[in-house]
Amino acid sequence: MSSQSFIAFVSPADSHNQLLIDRVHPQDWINPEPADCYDLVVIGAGTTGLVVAAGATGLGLGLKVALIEKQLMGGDCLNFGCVPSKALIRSSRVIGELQRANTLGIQVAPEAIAVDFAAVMERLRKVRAGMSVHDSAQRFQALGVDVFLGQACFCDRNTIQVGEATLKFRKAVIATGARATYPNIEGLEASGFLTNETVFSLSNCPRRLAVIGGGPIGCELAQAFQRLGSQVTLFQRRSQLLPKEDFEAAEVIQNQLRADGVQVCLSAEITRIERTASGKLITFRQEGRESVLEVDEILVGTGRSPNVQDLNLEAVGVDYDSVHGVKVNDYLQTTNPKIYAAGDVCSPWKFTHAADAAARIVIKNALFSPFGLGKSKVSDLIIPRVTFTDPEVAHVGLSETAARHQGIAIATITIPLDQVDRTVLDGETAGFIRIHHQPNSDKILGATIVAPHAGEMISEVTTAIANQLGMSALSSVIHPYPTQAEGIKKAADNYRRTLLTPMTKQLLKLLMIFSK
Ligand SMILES: Cc1cc2nc3c(=O)[nH]c(=O)nc-3n(C[C@H](O)[C@H](O)[C@H](O)COP(=O)(O)OP(=O)(O)OC[C@H]3O[C@@H](n4cnc5c(N)ncnc54)[C@H](O)[C@@H]3O)c2cc1C
Ligand SMILES: NC(=O)c1ccc[n+]([C@@H]2O[C@H](COP(=O)([O-])OP(=O)(O)OC[C@H]3O[C@@H](n4cnc5c(N)ncnc54)[C@H](O)[C@@H]3O)[C@@H](O)[C@H]2O)c1
Repeated sequence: MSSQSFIAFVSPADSHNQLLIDRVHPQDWINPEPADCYDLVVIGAGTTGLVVAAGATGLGLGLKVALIEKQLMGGDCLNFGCVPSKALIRSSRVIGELQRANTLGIQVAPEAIAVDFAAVMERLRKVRAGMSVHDSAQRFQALGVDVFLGQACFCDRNTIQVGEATLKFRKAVIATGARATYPNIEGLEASGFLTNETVFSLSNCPRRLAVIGGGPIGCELAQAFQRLGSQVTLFQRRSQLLPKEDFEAAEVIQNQLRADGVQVCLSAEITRIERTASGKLITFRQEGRESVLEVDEILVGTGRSPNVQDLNLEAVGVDYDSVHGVKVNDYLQTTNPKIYAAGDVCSPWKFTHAADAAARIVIKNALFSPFGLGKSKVSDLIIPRVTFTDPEVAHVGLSETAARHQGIAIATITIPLDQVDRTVLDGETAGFIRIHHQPNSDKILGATIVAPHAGEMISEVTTAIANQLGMSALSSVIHPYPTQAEGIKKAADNYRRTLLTPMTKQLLKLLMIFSK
């Protein structure tokens, strides 16, 4: 693809996108002369590839490392994922605040709220371009990484082809990520639709937007676009939004989306889409009834497909399938022990922080585990997740459903946010803090938090789980008053109260008597 078409890919061709391209796919980039043999060749310069390459060269051990990127360095997170979506969500949160300002005694007439959508998107592009310096080709070159721009493909067990260059490797890492998958709906392709790769290039807010898919992408962007001015209809095939989350957590989000004005269609099956003179006509079935809805744009967020095609993986004995991606063991080794894979191309946890953690495992296992000694395992990772709706939904560890499926007994403590002083003061009581622990033990097994900044709060529970700190330890930590995180302490205090048996009460009474 020419540099010109990359500009088109992250349109509009303004100074922000030009800066982005100058950093993550410079037009005048000349690939280096390949080294005789690389210690490590990394395919894909998204979060995974960048962390592996920077980590391996950053140690200053003189390792020869090559990084290959066919499109934009920074991958999904910088260009089409976390960064642009969270920049957009920031603007939409302001609208949310303004819309409920009257509950706080501040009168804001709805007609006084004016969204300058073009300015919102320009801010997104500016912020993204600014952050791109960290992922730039120039930065990685300066770190000592040989950066090759072009599509990589394995030739044989020791060589990778990129453009005219043939790179010899001792070890290789597949970090090619994933792309939007879209459902097989009659007329969808012909009618045209947006995905995460195109939606952040919009300059005009679609007046009527259909979002297909009620996962993290669908829920985050449905709420953001509704608040920024679209009339959004969210189609979810399942009976619950965010089906990987606790049912009550999803219910809070569903209620909030409806309060925002999103038409939430659950258990909906879209059967046909047609282009009309005035838009796109969606025919769908819900509860046995067929309905039609006309919209201006359709955004698809129905999951991801791993990028395993065109890599010639057969030639190097790397097993894969098109749904789960590259097959890896617990050490992130593929079926060819000299080739590793990490990130969205092989992981069920498709998050930037999971990609980062996996990349660190690859560096250790591929380069610093002689004879397989001291290797790290993916199964040891404790991976939290956050969906950045308003309120946010954060989770770590076991959920009730997972515990049931695995036959693990759990005890659960839930603190509704209307019992937390700070959320009461802030008028933000939709949500809860829920911690699962081992019955008759203070060992924490998992937690779900639904709160305005649940993403900031979940790390306390993650730290506790990762360091085998139990509910008693959380209860003994002093939390500043009034903060939302105090709800975590409240849950832990509730646990400690369950320890007050008639016997311990008797004991306390005795202590009281002798303390007089
Ligand atoms: C809309 C959206 C919002 C998201 N929000 C969040 C969030 O808030 N928090 C979070 O943790 N995660 C979020 N994610 C997920 C996160 O973006 C991904 O988990 C992360 O980017 C995965 O990194 P990766 O390096 O494995 O893959 P990618 O980022 O996909 O990078 C892979 C790279 O490999 C390149 N490549 C592919 N094939 C080849 C080839 N043959 N040769 C050379 N290069 C190749 C691609 O061009 C790409 O640049 C979001 C994702 C989306 C889509
Ligand atoms: N905040 C974050 O960390 C964040 C944000 C966005 C994306 N992501 C990552 O990206 C991944 C992909 O997100 P996603 O939301 O596309 O995928 P997803 O697989 O999590 O959710 C897709 C949803 O679409 C629904 N669906 C599928 N086909 C449908 C159809 N024909 N009609 C209606 N609904 C349909 C499914 O029931 C499912 O709930 C996530 O799993 C996550 O790992 C993370």
